[in-house]
Amino acid sequence: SDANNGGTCPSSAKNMHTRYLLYTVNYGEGFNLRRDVYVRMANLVHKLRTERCNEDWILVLPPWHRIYHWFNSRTSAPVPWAQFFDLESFSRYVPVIELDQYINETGRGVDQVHVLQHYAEGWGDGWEEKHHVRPCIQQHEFRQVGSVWEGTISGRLLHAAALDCISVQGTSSTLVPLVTSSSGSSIVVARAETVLHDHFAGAEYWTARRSMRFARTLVARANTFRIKNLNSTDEADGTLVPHDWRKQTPAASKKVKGGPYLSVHLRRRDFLRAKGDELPTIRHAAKQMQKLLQQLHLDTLFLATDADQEDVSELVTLLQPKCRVVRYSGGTGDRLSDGELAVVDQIIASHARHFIGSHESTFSYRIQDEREILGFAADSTFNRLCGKRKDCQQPARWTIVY
Ligand SMILES: C[C@@H]1O[C@H](OP(=O)(O)OP(=O)(O)OC[C@H]2O[C@@H](n3cnc4c(=O)[nH]c(N)nc43)[C@H](O)[C@@H]2O)[C@@H](O)[C@H](O)[C@@H]1O
Repeated sequence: SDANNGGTCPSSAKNMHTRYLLYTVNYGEGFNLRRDVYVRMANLVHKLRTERCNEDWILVLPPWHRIYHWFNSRTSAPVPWAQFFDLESFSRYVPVIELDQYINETGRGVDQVHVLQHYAEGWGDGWEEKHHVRPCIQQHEFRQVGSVWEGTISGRLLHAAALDCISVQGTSSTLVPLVTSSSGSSIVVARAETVLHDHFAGAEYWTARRSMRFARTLVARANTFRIKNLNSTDEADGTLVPHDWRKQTPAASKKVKGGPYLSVHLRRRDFLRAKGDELPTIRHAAKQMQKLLQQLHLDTLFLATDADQEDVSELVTLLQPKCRVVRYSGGTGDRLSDGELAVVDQIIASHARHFIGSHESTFSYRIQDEREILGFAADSTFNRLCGKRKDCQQPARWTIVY
């Protein structure tokens, strides 16, 4: 792989010891928070590669399995990351392999599992980074069978030689001494979402985030749809990016205009319960969209949503005839999975002239990241639909740094 190692290791380090970092995320977390946990783990592996030159750390990706929101894919077999992402691109930051490849190459054994948890007694006075071996305080995937631990992660059975529970308060870097404390080749960090980012929206965050390109087949689908339905191409919109993300520079993204449409991410379903008054009624959502379309002199709206058909029909009726509402439904012929549909929606939404999302939705956040990477002006990106409060607070502007 041509993953960099921070430039601090001699290029021909001898006797490299291959080490694998596997990780898991809490069952209930959705697609786009899981993507965020990937960035934390990629930053950790990058740090390990920079600090420990004679160790060739490889990040092992847990397949997508029984994702809570993927109603149509609930009974499907675990899905590899390559269905959604371009792993060649990932590997330009840190080497990655799928869990199934790990199993094929090394078997189902791992040396050590660290189950992350919070401190039973809470945070205490003030924040300090720390971690300690503690009694396990929550359920985890592994159980002791004779002298080994057996557990199923993302639908795949693994055997671990040792397991402990670690109370941790800190960032992905806090885990460096932990994962290097044993000499085993493969370490599992379970419940990896327990640690925070080292520097959220710092340069290292953005480097890992930029490496997270979508699978080319899905990008191609989104592009074909943009041409046919939205009069939008990368050439015309100024959104062409170099094939290798490492070649992208802030200066290269000055001419970004975006396609001639407004894109909206309207999150519904379980979010209505979770965020209540922060989400608009359909009528209020339509009003906000109409106002924006008028301000932007646009008559086309791309709608990304998990709303039911009834809500969508109501919205479309309210917006017509002045506005054309366009949705992606997977094209003809082969049926896309819930995850693939989500990705294509995100790609199309991120290429619009203007974007407005839903309050604190990680699905909206990832579209905002994507637009930062493409080089859009912050005003066109960090926007949300208001709920009950008409002058609601707009999203924080986590702008890109190189
Ligand atoms: C209430 C919380 O909400 C959090 O969701 P939130 O941040 O919006 O972000 P996600 O977890 O990505 O969204 C949940 C899922 O809903 C579907 N979905 C949402 N919006 C769209 C859309 O516009 N188009 C398509 N195709 N699919 C959509 C999609 O399957 C996605 O994986 C969850 O992660 C938490 O677990 C929790 O449930």
